[in-house]
Amino acid sequence: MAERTPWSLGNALRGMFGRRTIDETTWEDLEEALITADFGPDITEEIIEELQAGVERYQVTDPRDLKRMLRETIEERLAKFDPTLKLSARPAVTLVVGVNGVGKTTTIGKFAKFLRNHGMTVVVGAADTFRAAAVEQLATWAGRAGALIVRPQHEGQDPASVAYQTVEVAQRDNIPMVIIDTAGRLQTKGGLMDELGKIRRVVEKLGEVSEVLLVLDATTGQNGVSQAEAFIKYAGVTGLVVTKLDGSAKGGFVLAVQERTGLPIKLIGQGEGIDDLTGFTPHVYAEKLVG
Ligand SMILES: Nc1nc2c(ncn2[C@@H]2O[C@H](COP(=O)(O)OP(=O)(O)OP(=O)(O)O)[C@@H](O)[C@H]2O)c(=O)[nH]1
Repeated sequence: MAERTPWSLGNALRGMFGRRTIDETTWEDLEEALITADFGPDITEEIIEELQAGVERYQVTDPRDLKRMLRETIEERLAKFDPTLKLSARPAVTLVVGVNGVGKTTTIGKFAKFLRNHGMTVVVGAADTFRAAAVEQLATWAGRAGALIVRPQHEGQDPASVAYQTVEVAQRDNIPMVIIDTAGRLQTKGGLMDELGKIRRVVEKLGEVSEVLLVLDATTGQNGVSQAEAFIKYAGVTGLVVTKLDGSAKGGFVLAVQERTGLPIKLIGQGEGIDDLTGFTPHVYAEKLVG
């Protein structure tokens, strides 16, 4: 498992927790480890101050106790957000949005499989209509996941109409889960941002949108969040998916991104395979992060 969690602080903290007692170097090492893991300077400072206060109050000297305290602090902060997917509507419609290349299509394939594993029928809508290759890529993932797909009738068809047709199919055939792929876009393209709003409004003519998931690439870290801020502003995002954690040393990004956006992480992707997507459990994450 160690090689699958490069975002773990385990190695960075090993020397520190191997020492006999807590001293000034302990705090310097901890600060460096947290900054390197992309917690960001503010959260790093807050965590260290909280731990220093705890160490003083309880007269802690054993680094192993400090490790437990670090784990608890991180878990407590992660758990302030509710990671549950709200998919009780029928059909439950999930829109997936994000900048280019973050892993939207791959995530949709994995998410469809995740839902299929729970016994649900799934239809995906190829509302990324600008590139024929994008539709084909989604179709490949849908096939792997055992999901149905609604394709555009012609290249460049209005994405909102593909989304609408997908929900219509789900309603007609009693398919409980709908996932809509949208084209990757840069937030600077105002027209494309408006288009996301349009997709949402058009789908809402048929029923509610249950989730709008913003996909973020962990390897881009907090810079990636700046890129994605317009989605949060315009697309009514309800939750985050963090992908490529397997290729990232930025385990702290997960905490930073929740606090910075005020949005819960609902899914995490840790690989290119169809089963490499899991729900987000603060307790498990904190344990793997701190080791
Ligand atoms: N290692 C790793 N790679 C991933 C993960 N998720 C996606 N990828 C890879 O990231 C690349 C881009 O993924 P896509 O799903 O095509 O991204 P996209 O956001 O749909 O891209 P556009 O449609 O171009 O905007 C692919 O090579 C995926 O295999 C992950 O969790 N881990």
